[in-house]
Amino acid sequence: MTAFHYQQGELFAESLSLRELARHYGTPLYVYSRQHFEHSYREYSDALQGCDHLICYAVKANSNIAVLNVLARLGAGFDIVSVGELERVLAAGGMPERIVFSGVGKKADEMRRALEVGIRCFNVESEAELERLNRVAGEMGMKAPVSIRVNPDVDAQTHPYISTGLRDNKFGIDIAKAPEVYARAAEMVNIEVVGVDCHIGSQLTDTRPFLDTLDRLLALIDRLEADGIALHHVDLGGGLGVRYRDEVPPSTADYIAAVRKGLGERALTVMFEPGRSIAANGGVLLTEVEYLKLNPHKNFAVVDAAMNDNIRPALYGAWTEILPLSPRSDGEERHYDIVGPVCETGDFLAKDRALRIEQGDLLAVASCGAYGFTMSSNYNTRGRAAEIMVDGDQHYLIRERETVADLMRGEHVLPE
Ligand SMILES: Cc1ncc(COP(=O)(O)O)c(C=O)c1O
Ligand SMILES: N[C@@H](CCCC[NH3+])C(=O)O
Repeated sequence: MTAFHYQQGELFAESLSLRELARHYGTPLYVYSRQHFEHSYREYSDALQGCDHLICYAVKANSNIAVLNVLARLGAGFDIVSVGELERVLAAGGMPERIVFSGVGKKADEMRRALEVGIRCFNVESEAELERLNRVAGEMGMKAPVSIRVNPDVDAQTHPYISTGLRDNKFGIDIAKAPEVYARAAEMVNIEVVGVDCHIGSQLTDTRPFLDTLDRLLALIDRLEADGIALHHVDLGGGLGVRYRDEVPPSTADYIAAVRKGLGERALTVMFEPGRSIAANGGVLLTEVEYLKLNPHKNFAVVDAAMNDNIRPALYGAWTEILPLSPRSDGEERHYDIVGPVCETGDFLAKDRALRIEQGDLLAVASCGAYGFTMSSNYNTRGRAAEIMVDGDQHYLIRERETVADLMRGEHVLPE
C-alpha cells in the first residue's frame, strides 16, 4: 500500500483523509508523508548494507526542514547547491561531515561558510572554481576536501532540460580533461583530493547510462592511481526516476545491486545524491475547483493551484496524475484541462483529463513531493502554499501559507 491511497471512496495520506486536511488548512496545500520519505530512504540504505557508503539526499528536491530532519534522523547525508541549502540542513540537524556541495557557481562566501562548518566535500565543477576554493581555504588556513565533478558524456536518455552529463551541458569537467585537472588539484596546497563525482541527469528509467558512467569513472580512478593520485570515494549523483504515469524505472534495490556489481571488490566509499526517488511520490498538491468553464471546443477546470505552485507541467510538459479526493459516481464525465488563475497560457497542471467533477470539488495533483514546492514562485503576487507532513494519524504544519504582507516584506516606495 502506498502512503496515498483510496479508502472507502476517499483519498488518504497514511491514516488521514485528505479532504479533511484540505478543509482544515485550506488550499492550495502540499501534503507529505513521513512514511514515504523514510521508506524510500531505507530502500537505499538497506540495499547498501555491508558496503561503505553515504546517501546524500539532494536538498533541492524538497528542502523543507521537517523533511530534512526526518532524513537526518535516519543518518542521511545531504547534497547541497547553495549556502541557503547548507543552513537548512544545519537547522534540520544534519551533520556537516555528511554534506557534499555541488553546483557550478559557488561564491567565495559560500565556500567560506562550508569550510567553517566542516562539510565532507566540495564537488568542484571547473578549474576556475578549484582555484577560488584553493585561495579561500588558504585564507582560512585550511585544506578543502574536493571531488571533481566529471562530465562523462553519457546520454541519460531523459528530458533535454534535465540531462546534465552530455558534453554540451554546463555541468562538470570533461572526463578526457579530468586527469590534467586532478594533477593540478593535487599540487594545490589548500586542496585535498578525496573523490570523483558526477550526475548525468534526472528521471532516468534505465540503469544502463549509470553503469556506463560508472565504468568511465572507474577507468579514470585507475588512471589517476597510476599517476599517484588515490581517490577514496566515487559519487554517482542522483537521477533515479520514479513512476509518474507508466514509466517503469528500476527499483532502488535493483539499481544499487547493479552498481555494487559494477564496483566489484574495490575499496571505495560509494556515494549517491538521490532527490526525486526519495521525495516525488511522498507528496501531493491539493487544490479546489473554483470554476468549470465549458467552452464549445474545450472544457477547463479552473483550480486554485497554479504554475507558481507547480511549474513542472509548464516547464517540462510534465505529466502527473489528477486524483479527485472524493470521486463521484454521479454527474457527467468530461475531458478537462486543469488550469490555474495565473495569466499565462502555460498555466496548466494537466491537460485533457477525463473527470467527473463539479465546482467546489477537491483534487490532488499526485507525485509532487520533489521539485514541487521548491520550484514554486510568487508570480502574480500569489503567496506560496502551506506545507504539512502526515505521520500516521497525526498531521503537522511544517510551513505556513505565505500572506500578502510576507510578499511585500522588504519592498519600499520612493521618498516623497
Ligand atoms: C548535482 C545533483 N545531484 C543530485 C541531483 C538529484 O537528482 P534526482 O532528483 O534526479 O535524484 C541533482 C538534480 O538533478 C543534481 O543536480
Ligand atoms: N527540477 C527538475 C529536475 C532537475 C534537477 C536538478 N538538477 C524536475 O522537476 O524534474
